[in-house]
Amino acid sequence: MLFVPGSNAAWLSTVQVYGADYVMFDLEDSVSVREKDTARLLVHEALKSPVWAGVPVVVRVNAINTPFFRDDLEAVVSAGVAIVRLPMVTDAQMIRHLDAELGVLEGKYGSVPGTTRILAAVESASGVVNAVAIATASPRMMGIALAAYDYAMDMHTTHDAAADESQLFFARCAILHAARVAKIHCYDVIYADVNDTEGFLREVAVIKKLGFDGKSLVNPRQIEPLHNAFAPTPEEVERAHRVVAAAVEAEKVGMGVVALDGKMIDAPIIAAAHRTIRLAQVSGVQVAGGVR
Ligand SMILES: CC(C)(COP(=O)(O)OP(=O)(O)OC[C@H]1O[C@@H](n2cnc3c(N)ncnc32)[C@H](O)[C@@H]1OP(=O)(O)O)[C@@H](O)C(=O)NCCC(=O)NCCSC(=O)C[C@@](O)(CC(=O)O)C(=O)O
Ligand SMILES: [Mg+2]
Repeated sequence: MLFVPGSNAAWLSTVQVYGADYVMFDLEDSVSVREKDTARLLVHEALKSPVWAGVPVVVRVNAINTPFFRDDLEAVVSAGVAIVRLPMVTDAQMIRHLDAELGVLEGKYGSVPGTTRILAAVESASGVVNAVAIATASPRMMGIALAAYDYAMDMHTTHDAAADESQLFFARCAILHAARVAKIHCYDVIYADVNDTEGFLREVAVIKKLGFDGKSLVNPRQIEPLHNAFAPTPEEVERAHRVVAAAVEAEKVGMGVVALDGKMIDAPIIAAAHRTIRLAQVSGVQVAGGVR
């Protein structure tokens, strides 16, 4: 999910070429107070461009307790935004408030009620502690994201992913559990040093293993390495197909558990193999004999 500063007209008009899964037009911290009105107008116009017809675009509005929130929301809902990312979410009440405001604006602008989705960004101790309540606060919720820089400040520490990421471990686990309870997506923090691909990939390996669905990005150069790292390897796909084939054979003879290459295979391992195959399909992973 690639952040694009809403005040940058050139980037708003070229960002579709980079192949991010989601683009996220930003009205919050990448836009200076002087540029808030211009950015809101630019994002409103960009959302209406035929380039984005049928593509689910995310907009990060300013936080609920700012003087910009109400105008931001009206500008993006009136232009048909698909997903609103709400920053600085500390509790479920904020999500319920956004849900109600969206309902009113959908009515005003003739959108189908309930179709605008919410992505909550947790950037504080309160947000992390209330993550389950936040993630389950509305049927509009499509995801929850962690924001490291504001969170680190709230925790009286600093964030430098390249140096050490242990200070994020609790928050990452908390929002992941909340996302899984709510059955929504979970997005990891940005990696600010866009030239440090090695450090970026180290962090990506950690979040992939924890179970994140993706990551907020700040630069198009981070998209391909992230996609490659999240795609299963051809060897993993090959093995997944063999696991599924072994499971089919086992079922034919009425066995719930079998061995493949000396390793036990049972229901969760078979389910994981199906997931690997689905991921390979969406990632276009090649295996021997072509794309499977
Ligand atoms: C990072 C850098 C300065 C590097 O500049 P560089 O000059 O090195 O970029 P280059 O690599 O040279 O660019 C190569 C080509 O891509 C174009 N291009 C670059 N970036 C593009 C882009 N984003 N969208 C479209 N196009 C882009 C560029 O125009 C060029 O095009 P071309 O000339 O044609 O080749 C730049 O990327 C940038 O400003 N990024 C956006 C930063 C941003 O949005 N921050 C706010 C979100 S974080 C936050 O708020 C904290 C948070 O809240 C987080 C949370 O909530 O999760 C928390 O608390 O933690
Ligand atoms: Mg922030």
